[in-house]
Amino acid sequence: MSPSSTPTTAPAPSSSSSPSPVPPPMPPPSACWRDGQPAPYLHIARTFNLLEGEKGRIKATSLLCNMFRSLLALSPADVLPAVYLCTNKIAADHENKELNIGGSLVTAALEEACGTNRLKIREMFNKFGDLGDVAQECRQTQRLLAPPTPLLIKDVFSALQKISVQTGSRSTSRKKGIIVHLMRSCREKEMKFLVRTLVRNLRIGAMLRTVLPALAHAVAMNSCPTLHQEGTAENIKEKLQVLSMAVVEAYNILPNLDLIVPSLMNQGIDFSVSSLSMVPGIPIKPMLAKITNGIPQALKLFENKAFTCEYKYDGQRAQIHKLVDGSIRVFSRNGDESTSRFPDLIDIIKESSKPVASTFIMDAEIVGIDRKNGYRIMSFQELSSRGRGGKDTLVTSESIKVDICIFVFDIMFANGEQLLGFPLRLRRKYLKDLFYDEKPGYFEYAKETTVEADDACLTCEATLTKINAFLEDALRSSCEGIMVKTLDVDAGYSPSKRSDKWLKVKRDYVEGLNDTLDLVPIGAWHGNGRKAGWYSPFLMACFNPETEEYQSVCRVMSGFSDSFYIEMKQFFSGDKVLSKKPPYYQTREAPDMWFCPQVVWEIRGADFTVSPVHHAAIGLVHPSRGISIRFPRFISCVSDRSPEECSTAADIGEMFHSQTRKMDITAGD
Ligand SMILES: Nc1ncnc2c1ncn2[C@@H]1O[C@H](COP(=O)(O)OP(=O)(O)OP(=O)(O)O)[C@@H](O)[C@H]1O
Repeated sequence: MSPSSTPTTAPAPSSSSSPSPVPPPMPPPSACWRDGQPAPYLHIARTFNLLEGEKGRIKATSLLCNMFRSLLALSPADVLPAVYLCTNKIAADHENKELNIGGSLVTAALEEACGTNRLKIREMFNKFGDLGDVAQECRQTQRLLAPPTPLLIKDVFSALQKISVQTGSRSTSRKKGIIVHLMRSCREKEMKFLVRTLVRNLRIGAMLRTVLPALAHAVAMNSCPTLHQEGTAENIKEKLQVLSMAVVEAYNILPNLDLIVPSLMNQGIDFSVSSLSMVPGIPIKPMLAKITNGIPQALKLFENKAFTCEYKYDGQRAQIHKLVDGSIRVFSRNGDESTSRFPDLIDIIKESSKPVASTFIMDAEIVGIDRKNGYRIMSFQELSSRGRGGKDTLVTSESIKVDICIFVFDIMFANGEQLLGFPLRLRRKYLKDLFYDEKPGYFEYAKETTVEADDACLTCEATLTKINAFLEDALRSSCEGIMVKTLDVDAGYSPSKRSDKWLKVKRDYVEGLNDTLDLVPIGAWHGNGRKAGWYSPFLMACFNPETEEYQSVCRVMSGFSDSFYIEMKQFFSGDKVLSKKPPYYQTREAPDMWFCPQVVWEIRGADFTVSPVHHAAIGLVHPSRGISIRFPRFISCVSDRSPEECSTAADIGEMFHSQTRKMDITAGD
């Protein structure tokens, strides 16, 4: 692009007359800046503002694509910070970087920057239910003597990074200073999105699954300006889809935007996932399992395919990495580092691995174990009583009260070689080549039994008996059930996918729901009788990542202890209580209080039912009704998931269908 001396906007998309699969979008009324100059934050804020009113993924992708095209053409250095801002991240997940900013700090900054007061902010918050909207209103009604210095994308991003490293005394006031400085420069709708970024709740429906494809489209269009003239609309659409999928797949094995974005920008339309490799030290997105309603359904799905059944241990998922420097690091299911929580794991892994194991990434379950009184696998709750290993709750070899055993079940990377495409039977061989024999109670392979292809059929009595006996053994050994996995055919490791290659069969399918749900309390009623003064029942919701809405699933009023009620009454107070239902809560319920989404609870019910009141999975099973669960009961708090990682609308739709299939199979019996 030739340097321009006049302010410019997004480059005009190609005006090809051939039909385009992604219609060249009209640029948003973009902020002006010069070629080669740093891009203004206004460019992002205007796009966010347009996105806020958009529900459809296609339109959202095209708006974001357009924004990225301008950045790629005029200020390529701002593309990476822009991707971070769009995905509401400040660093790769495994870096565990947090802003640690609460609503009260933002409120204090708002008071200073806009000359308003807490009471007024509180009143507005009750009206709008969103701190970003409140901040925008404050800014809009503020009289400015001089136009503010424009905010730049790179400055906003580096301010966030600066906030994340503030620690120690006076760190709150330093953070406030940075925020006030940013707020004083806000124009148009910048304030709304700046504040939403600070409170980690952007609400524009742009998740990584939308942002990365949008960037891929932008890169393809900018790196190949004649793309719209090449081939038919179908061809072009397919090209863009392949590129989008490659970027998302790359992110699943290497969830680090610092590596993916430059690589995509360099390779353009030729970007391929094979150009990037997994890196020990950067956790990959774990493979997930589908729920089944019992052994017959699993057998039906794996007919004529060799498969393995493994114990399903009830502990904590651990992705264990050995890095090039020989260090061992552990990551949780969400990609958070938990090495400091398990100092004993490091010793166990070091002792169990052979010298030949120079680097690896493997999948395992960490389970609490009582080695003193024989060999007893402990419950997940007992394991949870271990400290969390943060800087305030240091876990040392001396302070460990609950011992652990590592049950390894997969390997994805070994000695520089990526194993994702290898079938499980072969991956297991790699695994056993790197480690010595099991050391019971410390390092074990997940207990398994294999069914070869010839025996894999529903009518084979011996197979059914064998798996039933294995399931019973697993349950007697304090496991939750079994995992059933393909061994040879279609048996690769699919990061982040909940695929048919791994099935979970849990005890609970005989008792009620196949699985528990992880739900978020979004409201409550004032309790009566014995529960007067507490909240009861609570209104529970799932999350729909497509629309970024919480959809109610049920009221829950059993399974809580009195002390829990007291704790929750204190917890849900102040900023956590909203006086008005926010627009992103979908339900016909009208509780006495609305809560900000804060925590996740595990809930079990008897079965699923279609509901006119609750809106979970609305449109997936019934056009205007949602799904609810009958006889819900609180099981436990889920501490390792954020509200947006709770059960999704799609999970609930799938569970409802699974229940229907189960009834079909039973009726068929
Ligand atoms: N042999 C095994 N193979 C795979 N996973 C296992 C195994 N044993 C235990 N697990 C655990 O089971 C989990 C999956 O089942 P479960 O439904 O209990 O977990 P969830 O967190 O509710 O759901 P999910 O992880 O599927 O989203 C895995 O994430 C893993 O932590």
